[in-house]
Amino acid sequence: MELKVNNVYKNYKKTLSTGKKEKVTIVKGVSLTVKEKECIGIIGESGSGKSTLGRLIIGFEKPDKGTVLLNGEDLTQSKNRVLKKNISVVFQDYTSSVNPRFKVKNILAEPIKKFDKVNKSEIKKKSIGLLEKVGLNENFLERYPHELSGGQLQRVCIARAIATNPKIIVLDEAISSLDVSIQVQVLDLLIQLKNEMDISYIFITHDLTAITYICDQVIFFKEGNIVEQVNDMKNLKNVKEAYSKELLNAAKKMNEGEGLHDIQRIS
Ligand SMILES: Nc1ncnc2c1ncn2[C@@H]1O[C@H](COP(=O)(O)OP(=O)(O)OP(=O)(O)O)[C@@H](O)[C@H]1O
Repeated sequence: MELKVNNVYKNYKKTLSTGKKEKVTIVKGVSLTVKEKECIGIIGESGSGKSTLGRLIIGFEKPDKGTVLLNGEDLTQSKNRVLKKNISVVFQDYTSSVNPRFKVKNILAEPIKKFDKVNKSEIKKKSIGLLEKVGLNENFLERYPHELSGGQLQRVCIARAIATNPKIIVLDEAISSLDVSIQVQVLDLLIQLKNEMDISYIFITHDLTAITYICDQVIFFKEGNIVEQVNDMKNLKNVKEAYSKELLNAAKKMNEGEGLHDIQRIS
């Protein structure tokens, strides 16, 4: 499995104060490769285009230029269902990414039914298996999202994301809304699933500490571009670009101030 993002561009229309519309380029010729079982972190300031890049990768939006290839096949063009089931996403806002009127069993049934012909009892069995994989159990099937803690609901979202046995998951600020102690648990779960299911992650975040915990590589992203890429986390301290250094220093300060060093694996 290999995901290749080739020279991808994305434009949006921005409305000016005069009422006129202007084209702005948010992603400006990004290329990256994600190999099997790899976790690539994407870190950058707010508004730099990280989530837009994530949406292009999962196919929620089409690039204006460039390609996203999974094993050589273009994900942005493909109607190939098998290809689509190989890529999945977990968002930061777990409350709005599930339908509040759906019970957990309905949330999990959706992706299961989408790609495979399965009967009710098979769906239930698969749903229980998924809940167990993310550290929950059968008792959660009949619960509504508001009856779950943030950490539990994000686990359900992760269960939904792995339901189709994807090869790639885009994690867009997936742990940012959780308490720090819960963040560590969810990161550990993600590491475990990655190893068990041979999944690759694209981990979009503001949080360098979380990146050092889970990622093998990190991309520093600014104004729609890759400013620097570190391919071996051991070299993180030796970044060359001022922007990367600034983000590293900000993370260091936050760790000192807020005790987040608890989740630091590489310091
Ligand atoms: N659908 C859209 N239409 C117009 N502009 C958009 C759209 N989506 C995003 N943008 C703009 O693109 C820019 C990048 O947004 P994006 O959410 O990708 O950044 P980000 O790096 O993920 O930010 P954050 O870290 O704050 O989530 C922002 O200026 C945003 O306003």
